[in-house]
Amino acid sequence: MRLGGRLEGAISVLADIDQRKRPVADALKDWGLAHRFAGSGDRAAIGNIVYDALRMRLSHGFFMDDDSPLAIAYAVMFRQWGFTPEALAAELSDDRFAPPSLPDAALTAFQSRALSSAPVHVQGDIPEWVQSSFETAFGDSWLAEAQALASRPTLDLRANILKASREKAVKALERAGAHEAKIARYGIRIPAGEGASRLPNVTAELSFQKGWFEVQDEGSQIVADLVLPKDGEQVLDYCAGGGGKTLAMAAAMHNKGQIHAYDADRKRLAPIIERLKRAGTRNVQVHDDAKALSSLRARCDKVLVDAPCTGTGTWRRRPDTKWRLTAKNLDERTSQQQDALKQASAFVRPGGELIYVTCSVLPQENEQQVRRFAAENPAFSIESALAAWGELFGKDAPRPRSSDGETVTLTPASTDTDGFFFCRMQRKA
Ligand SMILES: C[S@@+](CC[C@H](N)C(=O)[O-])C[C@H]1O[C@@H](n2cnc3c(N)ncnc32)[C@H](O)[C@@H]1O
Repeated sequence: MRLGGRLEGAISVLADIDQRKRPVADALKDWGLAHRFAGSGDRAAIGNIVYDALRMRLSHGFFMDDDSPLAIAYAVMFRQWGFTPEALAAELSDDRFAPPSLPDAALTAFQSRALSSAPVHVQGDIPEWVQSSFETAFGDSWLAEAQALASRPTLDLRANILKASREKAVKALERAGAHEAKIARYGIRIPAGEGASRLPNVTAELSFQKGWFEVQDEGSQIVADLVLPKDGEQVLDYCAGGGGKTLAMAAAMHNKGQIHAYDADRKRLAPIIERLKRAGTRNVQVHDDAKALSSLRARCDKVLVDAPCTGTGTWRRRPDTKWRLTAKNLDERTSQQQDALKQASAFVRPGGELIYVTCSVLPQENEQQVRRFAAENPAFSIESALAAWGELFGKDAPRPRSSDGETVTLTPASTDTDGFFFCRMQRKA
């Protein structure tokens, strides 16, 4: 397929997402099934256009004075893929599968508008109602932070030191352009690429089957590192989900001690068994029933609450969720977070630590949540997580944000990772 057919494909996927309120991955998969002649390069290019469009859909709509799938797909070509209107018209002119031309009104708008004249939330490509939360979280830098959340993410991996050194894993992935990540100790990064370029399918590699690495955003690796799980400790991963952080912590503990991985949702926990096996992990017990945790009450050295959240920190990877987020979702999440923190705190031994993590950057889910918890539970006090940063990652590593000098917020703009919040609380001895 040439660019015209790919652009047309992306427009129909964007329309499907809008009309049927579908997750992006499902809409792309259906398009692929209905167009079996399209090769993997075509499908990847269409996916890139769709994701690029969704990341910046508000500002694209502003530029074109039109937020239809056709207008925002053209905006991707002009604003993200580096085509001038003339060069694109020439490219599409003899392509019979190309979409209809951009309406004159949209082209005129694009040629006469400047981003600086758009409302600021449009400049940041975030929903208007979220702007005040960004301002609280990031002060004067909020716009740069919002804009960085609209960029393409890299593909990040974690070398599984139970099976292979980082050097060995990087070598195995040389063809894919892998290199060592800047912050996470075992992190490996594959650059995002531009335009139609396709990310490698790393899970098809033999080295993946052998358990040499896991796919995990560097931010997620960093927060698992910041937990500082030590060999021989008893750790409870109270919201273990698919086990991303469980696996990272198990490796950091060199398979010594014990991690108890629990999640209230059995289905989310299910993939963990296969992943633990492939990774060669031997110090994890998986629990899908809260009753099985009763013997751990007040016994754990560390309890991690990787809380359910709005996922605003992952907007680069899941841009459709940015436009679906509502104030009601945020309320629901904050109340689930309070429940999870309260339940999990019962398992921390005197002198032990309760660690709270989200993949959101909104203060309602982060600083406000832990401040409230610490105020209502005086046995727990917030400790500085920032102090551990330099020790763990070296003084030259990029620094995260911190609104209070104690908690830590990772962001695409500060640490070049997904957005994550991290807070360590200690229970009085
Ligand atoms: C952010 S996800 C966890 C991701 C996982 N830790 C990882 O690194 O891959 C949050 C998880 O919390 C679980 N959860 C929500 N409320 C909970 C509760 N009260 N107790 C235990 N798990 C809960 C959800 O089912 C969900 O799987």
